Amino acid sequence: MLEVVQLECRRGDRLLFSALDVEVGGGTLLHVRGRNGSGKTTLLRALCGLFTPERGEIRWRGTPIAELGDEYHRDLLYFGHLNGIKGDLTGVENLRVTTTLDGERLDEQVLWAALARIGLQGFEDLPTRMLSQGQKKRVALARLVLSRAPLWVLDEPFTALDTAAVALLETLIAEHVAGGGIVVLTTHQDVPLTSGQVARLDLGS
Ligand SMILES: Nc1ncnc2c1ncn2[C@@H]1O[C@H](COP(=O)(O)OP(=O)(O)OP(=O)(O)O)[C@@H](O)[C@H]1O
Repeated sequence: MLEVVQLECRRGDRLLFSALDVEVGGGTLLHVRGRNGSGKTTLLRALCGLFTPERGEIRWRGTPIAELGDEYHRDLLYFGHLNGIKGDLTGVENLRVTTTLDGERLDEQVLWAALARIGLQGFEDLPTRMLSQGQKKRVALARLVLSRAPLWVLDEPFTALDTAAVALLETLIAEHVAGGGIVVLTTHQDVPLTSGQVARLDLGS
């Protein structure tokens, strides 16, 4: 269970939101909505412990995330605006780095299979700077194929993806939610998010 309790976030002297209460249980997708600048990314960063709110608390399984530290980060997969991939490394090497940082040692063939699942057959061992924007995004999304983290926080994950990749990502999200995981995401795209239980949070309305 992820809980947001009386959260208040500001940027400079601008109040983005206050007294925000949200509870997200296992098997739920929370779609955070709102106009540009309403604070969606700020909220997602706060959920990951990357932004300190003015007031309130975020709890994971009943404990404030500030007290959990690494224990929380092992349970969390954050997919931010930047792909976080290194252009000089191949897709396989990038995936090796991110999974190792997540504390997993996976066989080479598992990494290749993840890249194949995400539609990158034939591009696995090219430096990722040679890939298109959508292909780079797919390399980053291959982490989701391998992730064991119960909580996924995804900021605009559908941007730059073609129709096939959007469908694939929807499937990965649906599988994660069906397995009892939690997904918190933002998207401005008109993507049918029908996996499991879907909750919606509107900011700035
Ligand atoms: N580093 C920063 N310093 C100061 N203000 C910032 C900073 N980052 C964001 N802001 C401001 O905070 C507000 C909320 O930004 P945020 O990125 O959370 O919005 P958003 O809802 O995700 O927007 P979008 O839909 O455009 O991605 C914006 O007005 C933005 O200008």
